Amino acid sequence: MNSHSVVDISHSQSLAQPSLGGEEVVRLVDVRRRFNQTVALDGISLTVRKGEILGIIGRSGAGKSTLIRCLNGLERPDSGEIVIEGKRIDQLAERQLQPLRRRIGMIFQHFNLLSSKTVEANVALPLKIEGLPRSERLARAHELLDLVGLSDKAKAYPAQLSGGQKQRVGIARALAARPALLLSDEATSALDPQTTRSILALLKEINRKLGLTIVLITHEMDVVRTIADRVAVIDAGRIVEEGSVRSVFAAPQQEITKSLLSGNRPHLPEHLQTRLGSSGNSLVASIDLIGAYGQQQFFADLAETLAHGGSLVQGALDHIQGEPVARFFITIPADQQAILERLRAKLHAAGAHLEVLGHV
Ligand SMILES: Nc1ncnc2c1ncn2[C@@H]1O[C@H](COP(=O)(O)OP(=O)(O)OP(=O)(O)O)[C@@H](O)[C@H]1O
Repeated sequence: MNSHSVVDISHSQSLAQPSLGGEEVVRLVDVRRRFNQTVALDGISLTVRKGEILGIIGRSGAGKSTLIRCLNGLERPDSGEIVIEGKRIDQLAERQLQPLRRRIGMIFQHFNLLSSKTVEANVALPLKIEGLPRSERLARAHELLDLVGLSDKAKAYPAQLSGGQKQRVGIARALAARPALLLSDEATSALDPQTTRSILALLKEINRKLGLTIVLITHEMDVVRTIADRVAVIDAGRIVEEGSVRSVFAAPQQEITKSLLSGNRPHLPEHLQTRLGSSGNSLVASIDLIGAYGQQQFFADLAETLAHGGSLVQGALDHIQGEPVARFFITIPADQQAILERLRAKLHAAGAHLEVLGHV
């Protein structure tokens, strides 16, 4: 959790889940791809609906780039189906792929701008390839530069821009041909945290304004947390966990997800972690909370439990997609286990989770 806060949560409203009933923009069915002995994609099935932002996260070598290359037709799977806007693309010849690629915009970690061309020419390039007249290309380029906040840089060259500005040009260029899908390949990995935030805010704004569907691959959980509606965790070419950002961040199931999230969630302090065992005078427990659970009620129940000689040792309350998500660690004398069980039952009834981690 990054912005730890124990602040006013009483007025927070649950945000509606993104509509899952919209039309499918992307459907992958059991997609497999290997390179000699290396299995890069080991049966990926995935659906992305219109207007959704899906974050695909995984460690280096997990298969993210291969997946994104399959999505834009640069890589052909060995088997499985790739359907974009209802059309299967995995069997198409290069020539047939061309018009479909225009339905997919792409932004990259290193921006991939042409250094010899001005900003407006870079943005207009996909339209030149499409054969649009010059005046129309420039009008569209200026419209897009306005959208990304770079109207004053139309005549500049990429070398005259900051990293964040270059990525804004990259985004404008990716949108030029009015794509149905925007693929983002580590688009903020080369940017500092503040610039990353501004680029993610821009992508979110474009998603809202244009209803654009976005698939982004990243190794940074913070990126997913900031912008995505849904997250898929990829490991060794498989999707090992998938769900709303809120539910995966609040209660990750797989070890790989927990490890990817380790910098974003409070952990048990080292001095307790190292002493944790099966016997000792105190019990150590974690509490995971998502949603309101009458916040005051939770703190009242917690205080009542801790009054029996327990203590709150670590924790934070955060908001993900506007909803409170909290994780706390407590200790309580081992002979007060019945009190702890009472709290566990109350939490359980409220959809929260208490786990006894061991003794110290
Ligand atoms: N063209 C290729 N030839 C041989 N092996 C490949 C090729 N492309 C990918 N691989 C292998 O497939 C696996 C998945 O690679 P991929 O690049 O998709 O992972 P990734 O999650 O994008 O990693 P990173 O975050 O480091 O870019 C890796 O073991 C990689 O070495």
